[in-house]
Amino acid sequence: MAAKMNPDLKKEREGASFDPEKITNLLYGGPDRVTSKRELESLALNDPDFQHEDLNFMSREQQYETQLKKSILVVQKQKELGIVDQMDLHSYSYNGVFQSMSGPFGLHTSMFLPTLRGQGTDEQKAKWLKMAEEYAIIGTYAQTEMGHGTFLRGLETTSTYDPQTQEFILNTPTLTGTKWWPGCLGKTSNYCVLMAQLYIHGKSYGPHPFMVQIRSLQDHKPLPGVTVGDIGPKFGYQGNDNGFLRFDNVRIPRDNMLMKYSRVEPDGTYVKPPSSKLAYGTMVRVRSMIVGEASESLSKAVTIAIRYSCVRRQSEMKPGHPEPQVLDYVTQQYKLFPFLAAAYAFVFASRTMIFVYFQSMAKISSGDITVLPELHALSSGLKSLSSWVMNAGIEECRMACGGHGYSHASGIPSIYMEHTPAATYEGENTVLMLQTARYLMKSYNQSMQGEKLADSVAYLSGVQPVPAAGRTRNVLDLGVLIEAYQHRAARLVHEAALQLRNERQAGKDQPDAWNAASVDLVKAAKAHSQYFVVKNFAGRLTDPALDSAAQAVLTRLCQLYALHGVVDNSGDFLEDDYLTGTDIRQARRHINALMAKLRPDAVALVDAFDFPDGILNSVLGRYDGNVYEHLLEWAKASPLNKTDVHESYHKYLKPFLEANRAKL
Ligand SMILES: CC/C=C\C/C=C\C/C=C\C/C=C\CCCCC(=O)SCCNC(=O)CCNC(=O)[C@H](O)C(C)(C)COP(=O)(O)OP(=O)(O)OC[C@H]1O[C@@H](n2cnc3c(N)ncnc32)[C@H](O)[C@@H]1OP(=O)(O)O
Ligand SMILES: Cc1cc2nc3c(=O)[nH]c(=O)nc-3n(C[C@H](O)[C@H](O)[C@H](O)COP(=O)(O)OP(=O)(O)OC[C@H]3O[C@@H](n4cnc5c(N)ncnc54)[C@H](O)[C@@H]3O)c2cc1C
Repeated sequence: MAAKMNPDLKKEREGASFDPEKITNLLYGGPDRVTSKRELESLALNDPDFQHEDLNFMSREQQYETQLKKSILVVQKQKELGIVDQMDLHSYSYNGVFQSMSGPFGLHTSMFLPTLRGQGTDEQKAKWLKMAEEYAIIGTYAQTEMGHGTFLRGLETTSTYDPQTQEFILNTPTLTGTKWWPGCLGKTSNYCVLMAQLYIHGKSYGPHPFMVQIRSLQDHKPLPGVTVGDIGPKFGYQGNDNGFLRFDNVRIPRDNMLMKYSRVEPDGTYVKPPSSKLAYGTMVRVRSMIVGEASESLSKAVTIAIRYSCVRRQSEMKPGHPEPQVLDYVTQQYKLFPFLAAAYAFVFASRTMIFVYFQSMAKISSGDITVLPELHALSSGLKSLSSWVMNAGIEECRMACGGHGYSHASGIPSIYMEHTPAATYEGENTVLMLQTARYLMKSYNQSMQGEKLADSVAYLSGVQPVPAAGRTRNVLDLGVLIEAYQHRAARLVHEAALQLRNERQAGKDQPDAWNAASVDLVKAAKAHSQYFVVKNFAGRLTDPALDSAAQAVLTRLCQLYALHGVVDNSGDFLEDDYLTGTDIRQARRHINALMAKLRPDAVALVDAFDFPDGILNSVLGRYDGNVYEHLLEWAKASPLNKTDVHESYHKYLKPFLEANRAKL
């Protein structure tokens, strides 16, 4: 018999002003896409082969083993089911089977295969790609070292060309040159794409990618000259064997250098790539994907927190009245609704980012590399902004669930532990924001020279003069809000550029001037990215997939997202002189009014994300809202509760208590 729905959640759903299915269809690209997503998720979630004890109850070794077993099964089943489309695979594997927890094949699919595809020549692809696609070999992306992650040009691992034998000799010359962090390296991979400094005839040519076998294909032991292992437990990512790797005079053939863009001829002649940054292509790809990872993780956390906030009743709002649902406290709404709005904003931003990525890659593949700087700047900025907001949002959701949020039963700690490193991996966020800032400074200078700018920064040359002080605007109008964000971004870019110039004029060299201005540079890059996200969100509101009710609720969310950003950064907007103090006060009032209007739709808005219970993996966020009975059931399954009296009682507590009693 189907379990009864919690009456509060039932009422919430009945009271919604729109049909969540309309928004689900928009989020996933239409009804057909939604149907196949649901079928694939359900197939994975109901497959007995993928059932296991809660990962939270397992040791790290058990987690690794469980995820490995599932990774192998996924590969087999994916083939049997004929799943090839990336979105389908995301539904079946990433969400359905793994509930977005990392596993030992993660780097093979997210970086090793894309690097082979993107950096290999046709011959190299013919040699390795099929083996890798068929999992005859398993690889990772080994770039970061103990001493250097950010500063790629500072990598110490060397690959020295020997023209006599036409081989590269790989070495780890120092302790800090030890490869450290690559996922799935410690125990799983037998190959890697190695980023190493290329040396030819004693000259350094910078980091290049090499295809390197590290373990025997017979017994999986490290090959001679290779030292490899797991780096130990981490904050999260327990199902992933992030590893270390060292080389001692390991020789690989010349054609193991991935040579799509740069080449080393047999005699040692180096052939330059069209751009040295093409070798960093896989990182740009993954950064673009991380915007999706961040939005999805935040969406999961707000789903849990909002559903639970409708089930949870606490305190007396009015004496003698029943305890209210905690979501009726406006302070609770103020914690959660802006992150609900942000989750939507970043889902839409991630869809655009993926589109821009593939559009740009098509141009790059046909030889037009002029789009690379804009792609790099956009993906760096959006990756950083989205993962920062995700981190803040997940933590806010945890706290909004009170004590139960701290329990693994809520599902929120796992989401946080697993996804918080997105602010660090694939380029540390501040460092990447500075890359965006670098592009903005260049663009700003180009605009000063009257040059035409790329689309995403064209506004830098077209910003209107500041309007007369004292006048107010309708800050609920999305057109006004977009303009305000644009104006703020353009001003911050302009001010950062001025600061750079002033630092230079005061006698600093360029790197010192850059460092001195870097707080403002990051601020400008963030403002630019926020402007992009607001504009992009507003642009989605007219999608024909939406009926008027769905459009109305998404418009409120978009207004809330933009207004909350204004209030949160009111200092910026006021300094800008574009919005006035009265505008900011109005913005606060509008936020309160919008939250009141959104309150009846909050559950339907998170339902529209369409995460089934098996994927949310949260007692607090259950669709049926039957939280308390399942909380007790979940706790009873904890390993400490396998027996009424734990064995440690006999070992330690009993003698201790008995000795104390004997002394009385
Ligand atoms: C719906 C979807 C949901 C879920 C999705 C599922 C999963 C999510 C996906 C994946 C997550 C899983 C696993 C991730 C595992 C993480 C793996 C890793 O971390 S791999 C290691 C990553 N390492 C880094 O990112 C290193 C960061 N450092 C750098 O990239 C660079 O060193 C630097 C900081 C950018 C600076 O480089 P460098 O010092 O060489 O360059 P300069 O600063 O001097 O700049 C020179 C010039 O080049 C431009 N430039 C730099 N990088 C790039 C680039 N990549 N592309 C294009 N251009 C680049 C730079 O802007 C300068 O330009 P100029 O101003 O001179 O014109
Ligand atoms: C879970 C996880 C998985 C990973 N997987 C992989 C993988 O598969 N393969 C791989 O190769 N690597 C991997 N990494 C490594 C990851 O890519 C690096 O940790 C990341 O790029 C950050 O580099 P770092 O550790 O050197 O940080 P650091 O650069 O040491 O950062 C420390 C601090 O210094 C600041 N800083 C550094 N440089 C600058 C600068 N120029 N300007 C201003 N501030 C600066 C940063 O902002 C930060 O606050 C992984 C890391 C994690 C946590």
